[in-house]
Amino acid sequence: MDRMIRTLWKQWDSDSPKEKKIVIGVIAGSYLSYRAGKLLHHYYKKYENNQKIRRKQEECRESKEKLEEFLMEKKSLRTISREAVQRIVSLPFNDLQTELQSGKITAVEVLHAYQIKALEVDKLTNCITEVIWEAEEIALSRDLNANKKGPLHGIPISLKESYMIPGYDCTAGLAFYLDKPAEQENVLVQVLKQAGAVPFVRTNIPQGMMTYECSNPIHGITGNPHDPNRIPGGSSGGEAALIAGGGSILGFGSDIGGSLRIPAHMCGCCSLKPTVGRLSDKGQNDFGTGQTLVNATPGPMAAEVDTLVSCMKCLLVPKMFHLDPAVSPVLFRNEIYEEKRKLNIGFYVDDGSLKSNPACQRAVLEVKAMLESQGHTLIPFEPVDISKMTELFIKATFADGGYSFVDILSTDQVDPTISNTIMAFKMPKWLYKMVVMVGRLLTKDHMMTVFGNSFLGVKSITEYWDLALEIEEYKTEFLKKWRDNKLDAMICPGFAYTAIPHGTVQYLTSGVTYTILYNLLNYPAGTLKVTNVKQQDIDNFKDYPSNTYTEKLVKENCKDSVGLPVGVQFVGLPYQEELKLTLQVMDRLIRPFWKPDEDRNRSAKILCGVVAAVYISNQGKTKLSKAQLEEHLKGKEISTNTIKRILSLSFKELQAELQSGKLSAVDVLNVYQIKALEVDKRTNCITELVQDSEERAKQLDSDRKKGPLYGIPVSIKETYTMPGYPCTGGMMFHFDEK
Ligand SMILES: CCCCCC/C=C\CCCCCCCC(=O)NCCO
Repeated sequence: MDRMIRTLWKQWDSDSPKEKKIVIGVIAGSYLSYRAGKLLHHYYKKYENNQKIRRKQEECRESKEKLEEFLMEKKSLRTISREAVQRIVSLPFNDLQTELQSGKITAVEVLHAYQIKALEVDKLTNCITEVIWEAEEIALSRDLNANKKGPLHGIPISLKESYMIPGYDCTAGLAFYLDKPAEQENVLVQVLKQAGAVPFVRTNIPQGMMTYECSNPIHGITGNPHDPNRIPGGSSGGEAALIAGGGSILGFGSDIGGSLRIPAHMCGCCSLKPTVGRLSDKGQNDFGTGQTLVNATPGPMAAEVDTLVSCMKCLLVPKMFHLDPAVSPVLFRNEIYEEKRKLNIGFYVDDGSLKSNPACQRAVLEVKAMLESQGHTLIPFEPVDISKMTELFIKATFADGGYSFVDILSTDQVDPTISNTIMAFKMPKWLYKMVVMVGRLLTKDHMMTVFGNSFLGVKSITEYWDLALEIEEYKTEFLKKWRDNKLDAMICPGFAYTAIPHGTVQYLTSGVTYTILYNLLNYPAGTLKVTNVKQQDIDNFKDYPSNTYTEKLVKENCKDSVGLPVGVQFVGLPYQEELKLTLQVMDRLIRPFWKPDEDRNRSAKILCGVVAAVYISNQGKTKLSKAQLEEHLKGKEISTNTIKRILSLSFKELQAELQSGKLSAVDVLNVYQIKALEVDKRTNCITELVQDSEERAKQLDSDRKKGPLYGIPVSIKETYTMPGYPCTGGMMFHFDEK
């Protein structure tokens, strides 16, 4: 080889003119310098990030120490005694609120009590990332302006690290975001502050916030307050650990795959994942927000459900709608929350993928029995194709095949809790596929293939669009099943299993099907701790399957779990957050606010319910053709004056005459049909007639109840779906789809 190179070089040396050698030399030199520069830059960035991480760790440690010192000084001044701390942090939310409102205790006292308790919980769990220094000043100003008390006056609140606060880094556990302090304040924080709240600490998250463990190279590992060797769940794991440990009364997290609910279930508190769009997500560092098929949503976490309710009342206010006009301006609907009717509630303990463990099953069955004893009807439910749902969720949230993760972590320390996944993302595709195949054979778990293949993401924009369509179809199918069962709400396991030891999550991803389902569907879901693992649950593992590696891991990791908290999920249809879950009596669960819409083309259906004439296309293949309708209308001998008069009425006048009974729905329908056919002759604007419009109009005339659009004829674009009519968008391809 060496001889061959030397011979080639000699030949080239003697044959090539000097200029050629110079050019090639320059090109090769430039290329090598470019590569060397890149390598140097890469290692410099790595070094720089390591330095930044170290500095941040130091800063955070010091901030906690300083706070401790400050509180000790305060204690020596006897501003707050140990007993007072204990009393304040034991007050239920409503009592704390009352005492703050009445002035029995001050905002500063409450803040100090919670700071002391939070630092205590942090020592056990490492749940706090940073102290919010402005808290003292805010609490003081609350006390000074005690004549202007908002509903959250003086209530200390904790925030997941991803909530932006001016001056604070918002890293999501990634070094990339270090030394880039936020400029804007998170919208929810602004609203909460206006209501009187005092943000006081920030809490830990997993690196990149896309797993349910809670560890990152900057802030370290957070433990579960019930057993620090176990995970608190994630990604809002710091919040749950702090709240369940008693160090915060109200906290805020976020959820794209279960991050509000999994930690509440594993630590034993409660949380609410609202419908996306109900609460503003402005000012969140949700790494990967370019992906919009499944969106993350912020939400509250607390020890008690009443706190969640009070919090939602404080957030669903004009201030939030003003700060973020993209949020649907739906205020808290107390009338729904107070409603007492009996509900139809679906339930399941096994979603058809990984069976939930005995404790999680018992939790659901106990809630079911409780609800039945209160007169609600519980209906067994089987969720629609969970393998498909998982494929859709993972493909959507990792549509880039993990590229953005690999990219952002290229010069970062990769946390061991996600290192296998990152390594897999980096593999050549052929090798990755082989690993998935071998993994499937070894684990005997078909979900291994589902997750594995879906992590490859999509290959093209067309595939991404198809994915979007498939998600919509899945949602439609799920809603149909929900409707067929006439459900108001659903209860199901909080997760597939209880808190597992640190480091096991990468081998146990399958549990997430219990939570990701409601992110894909965008249904609001709350989680509430209802019981603790008992010895009988461990004994019942004898009936739990052991066919797959995953099932064996569940057994293995849950065998010493007596005493751990177990939660249940409560699910409603979109925008039905006004649920009341009481910890003491699990009575009224989810209060539906309105008769929810059939599907996303609801406007068409609502209108058709009120209307008469709807025109859509099937290219002349209607039973009643335009010519036949013309004949039919001629037979009615409607006078030209009547036609003229009705057509000349403004919308309001027409509405008034229909409401007063001066005109009937049929009168108006027929006149508009005549006019529409006339316009169609000139413009060919009508694609199809709605066959039963006259019957509908007659029906409306005989009904005594008149809706606001009673009798108003409406025309509908061809693309709005209506049962029995093709909806082609002008393409033959869709012609047979009715
Ligand atoms: C590179 C990251 C590790 C990937 C492990 C993937 C395992 C399961 C996928 C879904 C897990 C979802 C967990 C919850 C994430 C969440 O809700 N985050 C909130 C963001 O605001």
